[in-house]
Amino acid sequence: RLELRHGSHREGKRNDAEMQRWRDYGLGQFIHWGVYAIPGGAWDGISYNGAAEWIRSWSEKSGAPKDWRATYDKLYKQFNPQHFDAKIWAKQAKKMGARYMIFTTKHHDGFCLWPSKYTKYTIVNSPYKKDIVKEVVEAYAAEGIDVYLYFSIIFWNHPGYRSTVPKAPHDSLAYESFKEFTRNQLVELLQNYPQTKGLWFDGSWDAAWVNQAAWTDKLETELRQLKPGLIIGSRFRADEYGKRHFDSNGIMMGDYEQGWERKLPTTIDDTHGNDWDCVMTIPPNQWGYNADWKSSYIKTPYDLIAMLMQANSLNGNFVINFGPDGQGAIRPEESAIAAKVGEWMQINSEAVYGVTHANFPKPDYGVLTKKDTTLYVTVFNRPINNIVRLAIPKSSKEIPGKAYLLVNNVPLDLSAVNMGLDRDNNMYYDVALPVGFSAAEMP
Ligand SMILES: C#C[C@@H]1N[C@@H](C)[C@@H](O)[C@H]1O
Repeated sequence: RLELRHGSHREGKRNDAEMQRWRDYGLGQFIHWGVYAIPGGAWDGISYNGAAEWIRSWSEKSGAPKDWRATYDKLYKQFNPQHFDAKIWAKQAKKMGARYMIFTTKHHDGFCLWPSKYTKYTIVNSPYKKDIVKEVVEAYAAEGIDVYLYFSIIFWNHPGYRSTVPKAPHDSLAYESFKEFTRNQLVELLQNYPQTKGLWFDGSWDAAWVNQAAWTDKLETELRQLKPGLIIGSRFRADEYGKRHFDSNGIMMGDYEQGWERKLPTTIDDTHGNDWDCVMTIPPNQWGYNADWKSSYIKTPYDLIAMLMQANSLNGNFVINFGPDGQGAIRPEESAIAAKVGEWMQINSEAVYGVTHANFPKPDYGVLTKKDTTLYVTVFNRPINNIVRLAIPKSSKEIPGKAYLLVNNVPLDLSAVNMGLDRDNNMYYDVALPVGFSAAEMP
C-alpha cells in the first residue's frame, strides 16, 4: 500500500443520514442548460458534429463558421429565455418520479446561470438578468426534490484557465488566479444556495487540475467543512500520482463513483461495493439542447426503465438528462418520455426507492431488487412458459419474506409454487406469471 497524502479520505461507504438519503433516491433528473442551447448544435445552417454543449469548441478545421468562438462568446447577450419556468421543470421531474436533480450552474463555456461576483460572464449581464440557479433550487424544493449543483472546473474563456500544467511564470501566476476563482465560486454557490445537497463536478480531467492534488484535497476539505454532509462524487480531484476516481491504492475518492456516464455496470462486482450514479442522455450523446432530434437513436421509455432497474438492482442511482431549448422549454418529445417513465414509476416505484442489490443469481428474464425481506421481481423478458424461477443459493441467508412481481406490483405467494433444488444446488421457486401479466405493456 502506498503512503498517500492526497488519496481517498475514507475507505468504504459513508454511513451518515445524508448519504443514505442519496442512496435511496433511485431516480434523478439532470438538466443541462446554458448559452449552448441557443445554437442547439448548429449555426448558420451548418451542423456541429459533437455534443451540443461542446459547440464552442467547434474548430474551423472541423467546419465551424468563421470567427465562431468570438460569435459564441457574444451569444449570452441574446440569452433571454421567455419560456423558462423552473416550476414546470420541477413538476415534470416530480411526475417522472425523480427524487433528486442535478443542474448545470455553468458548463465548460463558463457562462454562470447565477449572479457570481467573480466574473462578468454571468446571467446578470444577459437580457434575462435574474438568478436562474435560485429559481431552480426553490422550484424543486417546493416539489420536495433535492438539488445538486453541477460545476465544471473547465472554463474555456477564463483568462487564468489552462488545460496543460503551466510552465512559464506568467502561466503559473494566471493558473493560481484561476484556482482562487474556482474556489471562490464554489464557496459562493454553497453560501448562496444552502439548500443544495451536493456538488456534481465535471471537466476535471485537465493535466493542470490533475496536477493540483494537494490544493484540491485542501479545497474538498474546506467545502465539506463549509457544508457538513455535503456530497461530492469521485470526479472532483486526483491523488498525488494523478489517479482520478480511484486513488493509487484503488480506493474510491469522494462519496460515490461518477464513472458511469452513459453506461452501466453489468454485475455487482463492477461496482466494487461503492455507491455510484449513472447519468444518461436520451440521444446517444447530447446533454445540451440539440435542435436535430432525428438523426440519431432516441431512447424509448422502455429503454430508460430497463436501465433504471439495472442501475437500482446494482446499488446505483439512475439520472435521466434533459436539455431545455434556448427559450427554456423542455422539448415535447423529452416531456413525453418523462411522462411515460412516470406512469411506470407510479405503479412500480416501490422497487426503486430505497432498494438494494438482491444477492441472488441474476435471472435472464429481468432484474431483482430488494428492501428488507421483500423481493421485487421486475420481468422484462417474459419467459415463453410464463413461469419465472427465483433461484436462491442453498447457502444464502437471504430468503425473501415475500416477493412482488413488477409492472402490476402483484404480490407473489411464494408458498404456493413449485419448489426444488436445481443442479447448482440452488433452491428455487417456480412462479407462474399472473394471467394477463406483461412487462411490456405500459399502464
Ligand atoms: C464530456 C463531457 C460532459 N460530461 C457530461 C455530464 C456532460 O456535461 C458532457 O458535456
